[in-house]
Amino acid sequence: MTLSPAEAHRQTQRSGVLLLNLGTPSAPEPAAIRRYLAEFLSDPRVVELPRALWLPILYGIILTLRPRRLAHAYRSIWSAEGSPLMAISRRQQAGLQQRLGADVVVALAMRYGEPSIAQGISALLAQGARRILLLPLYPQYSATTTATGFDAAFAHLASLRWQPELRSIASYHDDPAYIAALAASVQAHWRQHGRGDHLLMSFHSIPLRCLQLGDPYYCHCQKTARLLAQALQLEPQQWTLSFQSRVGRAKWLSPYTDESVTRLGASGVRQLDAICPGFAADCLETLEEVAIRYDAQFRAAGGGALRYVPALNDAPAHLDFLAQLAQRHLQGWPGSITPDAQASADARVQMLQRSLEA
Ligand SMILES: C=CC1=C(C)c2cc3[nH]c(cc4nc(cc5[nH]c(cc1n2)c(C)c5CCC(=O)O)C(CCC(=O)O)=C4C)c(C)c3C=C
Ligand SMILES: [Fe+2]
Ligand SMILES: [Fe+2]
Repeated sequence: MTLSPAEAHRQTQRSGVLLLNLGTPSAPEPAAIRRYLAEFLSDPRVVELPRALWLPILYGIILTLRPRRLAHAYRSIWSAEGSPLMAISRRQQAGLQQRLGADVVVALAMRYGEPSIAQGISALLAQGARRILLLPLYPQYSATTTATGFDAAFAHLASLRWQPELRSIASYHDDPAYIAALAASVQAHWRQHGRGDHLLMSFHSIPLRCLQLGDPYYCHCQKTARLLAQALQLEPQQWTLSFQSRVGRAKWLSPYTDESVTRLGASGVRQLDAICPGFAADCLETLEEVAIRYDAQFRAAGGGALRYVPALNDAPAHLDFLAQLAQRHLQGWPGSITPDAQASADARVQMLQRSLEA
C-alpha cells in the first residue's frame, strides 16, 4: 500500500502508550488456567531456579494440581465482563486514550496471555505511532514484573526492521500524585464505612533472594507505605505493612499478610481497613485472597471485619494521574502538552494534597 505524502507525514506525528500488566486466564476453567500458569511460571524472571530442576516440578505437580484449585478461586471473582483484571485494564486503556487525545494512541498488553506485548506494539505501529512509551501498571519496580515486561517489549523490537523510538517508565511508587490518589481513596472509604481501627497495606510478596540480589521492590513498597501513612497522618501504631500471595516454601518478603491478619484479629482490632497499593487494578490476589479469604481469617482470629479498599482501577483520579505521568514522559513527542499545561496539572495535585492535609 502506498501512502500519500500527507498521510505518511501524519503517521510520523503520533505517539503510542503501551499499558502493560501481568495477564490473567481467558476463562475460570482448569485448561485456561493451566495455559496461563505454564507461560507465567516458566518465565525465568519469575522463577529463578535452574530450568532442569524447575520445569519437571512445574509440568509435574504444579500444573496438575494448581489449576483445579485456582478455578474455584477465579470463579468466585469472575464478572460478566470476564476476569476483573482484564475488564478493568480495558477501561483504564479507554480512559487514558480519552485523556491523551488524538495524537497519542493507547494500547493494552499483557505479559502473559493476550493481548500480548507483540500484539500491543503491532497495534500501536498500525495506528501510526513511531514513538512508543512503555507504561507498566506496577507502581513499584521489580525484576519479576516490570523488567520481564520490558524484556518482552525489547525482544519484539529486536524482530522489527523499522523500530520505533522507545521510552519506558520504571516505577511511580513515590509519585506525589499517585500517593495523593491512594490517600483520597482511603478517605473516601472512611467517609462511606466509617474509619477503621487500623490500616493494613498489603503488597504482593516476592522471594527474599530477589531483595538480597538487588531488586528494589522491597524498598519501593516501604516508601509507598510510609508516604501513604504520612498523607493520612497515621501514627506508626495505626498501620501495618505486609506481603501477600507467596508461593512455595522458600523465604519471601515478610511480614506475611496472613500472619499479620491473624495477629491483628487476636490483638483486639475490630474494624481492619486493608488496601493493596501495589495493584493498579483489582484481581484474584486482591478480590479473592484479601477481600474474601483474609476477611474470613481475620474474623476467625477474633477480629470484627476486614474492609477492603478497592484498587484505584478506572477511578477518574487514577486515570488523571496516569495521564499526567504519561504526559511527563511524552515531553517533546507528538501529543505532549505544553510546559504551562503541565504546570497547571501539577498545581491540581498540590491542591489535592492540601485538601488531604486540611
Ligand atoms: C511464583 C512466583 C511469583 C512472583 C515472583 C510473583 C510476583 C508478582 N505478582 C504480581 C501480581 C500478580 N500476581 C498474580 C497472580 C499470581 N502470581 C503468581 C506467582 C508469582 N507472582 C501466581 C502463581 C499467580 C496466579 C494465582 C495463584 O496461583 O495464586 C496476579 C493476579 C492475576 C489475575 O488473574 O487476577 C497479579 C496482578 C506482582 C505485582 C508481583 C511482584 C511484585
Ligand atoms: Fe503474582
Ligand atoms: Fe495467589
